[in-house]
Amino acid sequence: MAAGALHRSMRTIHLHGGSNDSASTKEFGNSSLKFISKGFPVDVKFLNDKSRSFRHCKMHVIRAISSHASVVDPILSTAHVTTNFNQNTSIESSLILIRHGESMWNEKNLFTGSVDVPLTKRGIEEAIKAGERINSIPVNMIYTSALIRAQMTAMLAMTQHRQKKIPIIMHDESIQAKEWSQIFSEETIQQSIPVITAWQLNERMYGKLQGLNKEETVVKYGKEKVHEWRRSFDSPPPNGESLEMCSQRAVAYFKENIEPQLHNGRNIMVAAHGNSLRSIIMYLEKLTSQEVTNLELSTGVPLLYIYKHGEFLKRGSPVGPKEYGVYAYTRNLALYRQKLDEMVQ
Ligand SMILES: O=C(O)[C@H](O)COP(=O)(O)O
Repeated sequence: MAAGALHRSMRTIHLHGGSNDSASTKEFGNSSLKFISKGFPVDVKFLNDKSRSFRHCKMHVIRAISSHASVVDPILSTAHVTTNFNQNTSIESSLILIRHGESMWNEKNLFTGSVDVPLTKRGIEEAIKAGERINSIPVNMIYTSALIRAQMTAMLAMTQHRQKKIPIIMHDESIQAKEWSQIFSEETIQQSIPVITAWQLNERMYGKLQGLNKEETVVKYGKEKVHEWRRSFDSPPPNGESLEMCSQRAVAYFKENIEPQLHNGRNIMVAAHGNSLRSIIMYLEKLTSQEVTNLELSTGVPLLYIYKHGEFLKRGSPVGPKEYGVYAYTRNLALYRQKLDEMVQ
């Protein structure tokens, strides 16, 4: 199965069920249909829609799943509209958020924003430490920004993970990129974790502050003004993005691409940036624009949320040396960790 299929199969095929085919809802009731396509769950949701006959769509799914690298991308296919299906709400999935480790411009105290700088040695150590802290929490998919400091953090953290799966950055920026990055071994795919990079998760663009020293900027513009640019919700830096503008892309991407995966029971890691994550946390924790001004994220410290019944429950972030004492493991997470323990015995 192609790597592209690795990417695809972690998604969901949605089908239009014809209104004259009541079988669609009767036959499949109120749950989605699951195909296992070469070891990967492919959810198929049936929709009541007059535009397509159910049988036509079902053939489309069977053909798509049974074929090989030329599997039609369900997301690009015409049938991909989600309905308000009454889903199995007992699904619980975990969401790990990590701000990248210290970057070379963090070390020099420069405004970084969308400038693409790598981690420092300390930032690399922070990323590895982050991996140790979350090494017993399941990860099925990883999302990072298009910037190297976030991607390095995700890959370094996963070197410490006990499930020993290999993160693979998905390349679907062109048909050739998809074809040239194909993987032709089932077993290898099983041992892989798709990493999706998205510019929407990039750090807020700091405009004319990018490259300036933060202390010198305070001297020049005053503490109040710089704090307002850095932490307020709706005051943008000169020619830059406010947090609100950043959230309009980061939170929109999260809702459209990441939340459906959590809803389907996939465990997700998001490695991103101080402000793109602040905007996402504002959404997860329903913070007001006043509350979010006090929200600070340290570099390389993972936060854990549990997604259940469409809600996000914060389960802690490590402050002490021992991560077990910090994250509030759910029963499922404790069982998962126990399975990992048994595997090494
Ligand atoms: O972009 C930067 O400079 C940092 O990643 C975040 O900067 P801030 O803490 O000033 O928002």
